[in-house]
Amino acid sequence: MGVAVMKLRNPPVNSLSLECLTEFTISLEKLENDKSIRGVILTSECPGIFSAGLDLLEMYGRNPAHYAEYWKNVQELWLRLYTSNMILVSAINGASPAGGCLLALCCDYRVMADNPKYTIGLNESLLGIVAPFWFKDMYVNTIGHREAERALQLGTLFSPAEALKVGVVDEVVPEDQVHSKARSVMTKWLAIPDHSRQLTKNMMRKATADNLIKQREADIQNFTSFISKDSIQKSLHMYLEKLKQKKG
Ligand SMILES: CC/C=C\C/C=C\C/C=C\CC/C=C/CC(=O)SCCNC(=O)CCNC(=O)[C@H](O)C(C)(C)COP(=O)(O)OP(=O)(O)OC[C@H]1O[C@@H](n2cnc3c(N)ncnc32)[C@H](O)[C@@H]1OP(=O)(O)O
Repeated sequence: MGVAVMKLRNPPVNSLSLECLTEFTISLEKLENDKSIRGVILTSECPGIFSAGLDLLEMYGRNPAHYAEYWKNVQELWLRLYTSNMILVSAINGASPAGGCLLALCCDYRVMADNPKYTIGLNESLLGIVAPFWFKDMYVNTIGHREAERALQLGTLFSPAEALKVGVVDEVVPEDQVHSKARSVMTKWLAIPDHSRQLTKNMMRKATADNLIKQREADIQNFTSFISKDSIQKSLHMYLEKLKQKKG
């Protein structure tokens, strides 16, 4: 039926390393250019984890040129996903913090597994960093200004039930039904003529995408100088240590 399934596989936690981002972007571009493909189901092959988000090791202890290169690729993937002409449905089968949530938010419909261990949200503030304006814009577009304002400041990671209530996801289903539900949702969306759906999607998303497109270079500079600060590097160091200690 012209649907591809993209399974994220970058063990152990599907963090979006530079290599992973690049591969993701290239795969998406290939699908976009393949006229037989109308929809993509985005999911994960890592048990219990959709994606741990951006790779902290790409943002810690590197040089400014690396940060700039990394951020350019993060922007590129986001623009491709957010403005895709294809129908994107995410089958969120695990934890989905920060950049993981960002991937899901780019989709047209989000189905999440009903497992309270899995959480989703833009938790950047918990790391001592700030969600960039285009992450924020997409959050506002999805859950509204008030909910986004609160969730961004608190760095809230929502359980599936909370995520459904606030609108971060569209549907929560038993874990063993995530993929079948994503397929049935896709079937419904495929019934809509592509040209009218694509024009409508473009109308809804263009202003948000253009907001980044018109200031991509400045955004890269902002990120690079922000992430290079000693205080920010210290926060990331502490967060990475906390992740290590969690293991005991
Ligand atoms: C005014 C504003 C001005 C300027 C602003 C300009 C720009 C904005 C600046 C910055 C924005 C940058 C945006 C960043 C967005 C992000 O995505 S940041 C990443 C956020 N991710 C997280 O917080 C997730 C952290 N991880 C976890 O919570 C858990 O690992 C997870 C629940 C995913 C899985 O748990 P579990 O199965 O128990 O696994 P472990 O915790 O044991 O982890 C296994 C190993 O993986 C390493 N790891 C985990 N997450 C990441 C990651 N995101 N990147 C790299 N590595 C990760 C973890 O350390 C373990 O490693 P080890 O085995 O110990 O070596």
